[in-house]
Amino acid sequence: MSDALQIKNITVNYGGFIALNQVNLQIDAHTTLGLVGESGSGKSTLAKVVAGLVTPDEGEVRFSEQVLRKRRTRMQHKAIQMVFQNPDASLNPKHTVRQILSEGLLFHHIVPRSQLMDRCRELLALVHLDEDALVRYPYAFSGGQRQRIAIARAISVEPNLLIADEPTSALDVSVQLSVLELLHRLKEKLNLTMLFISHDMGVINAVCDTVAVMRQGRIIEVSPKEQFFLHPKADYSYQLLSAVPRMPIFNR
Ligand SMILES: Nc1ncnc2c1ncn2[C@@H]1O[C@H](COP(=O)(O)OP(=O)(O)OP(=O)(O)O)[C@@H](O)[C@H]1O
Repeated sequence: MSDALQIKNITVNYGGFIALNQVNLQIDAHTTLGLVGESGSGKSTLAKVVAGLVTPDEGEVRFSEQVLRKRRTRMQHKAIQMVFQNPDASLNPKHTVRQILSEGLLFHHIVPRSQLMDRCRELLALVHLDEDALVRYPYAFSGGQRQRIAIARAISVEPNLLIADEPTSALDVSVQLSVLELLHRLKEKLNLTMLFISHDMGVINAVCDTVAVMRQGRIIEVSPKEQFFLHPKADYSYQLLSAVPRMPIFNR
């Protein structure tokens, strides 16, 4: 089964406001698609449709050749995970890191209870955190560390598709690059398909294979990364590219 994502004719109407208008997009299996566009263009809404958090008014999403219906199967929930912009909002402050990481492992029967702690330690190692993190609460970590915990939780259930919605933009500039490198390495190691949303063209250039541009709820360009940065098709893409990249580019 292929881990490709197909988004077909998706429309989302928020009480009369058309946030997504007949959106079509494909992400090839095991590649990263970067979704760019100005604020309010509909990027997060599209991510939420793929994650099953927003139900479209029209259209369908297919992953691994299956249509994702309003009520997703347990396997479909497991297959698609999301990392949000702000780890403070996505981590339960009343749960220890052990509880945060265990929840999905138990729900999806990823490991038997007897191996739970070992798996939690392995997950922490994957995101470069020490095992003493297990007994601590989210407030005891820096923003970058909290985002690493959110990433560990997302990969804990062994997803096939990872959605990262501005995963570094709420972080201090000094830790953005390391979180970005971590996401990219995990994508390679775990052979994930990835939908990556960012305003930052340097970030997009560093992690993506393909770039899609959204404007006012529509996709106006989809190009291989190299072509997008050298010869974008849409005039609007030129405007976006005139923004100076903030992120240094790491070696892929
Ligand atoms: N729940 C909602 N109800 C009504 N309107 C919404 C809702 N969520 C988003 N919108 C509107 O839909 C449009 C698209 O929002 P969305 O968050 O998808 O854009 P975005 O491209 O991700 O923006 P940003 O880059 O600022 O995160 C915006 O005009 C927003 O105000």
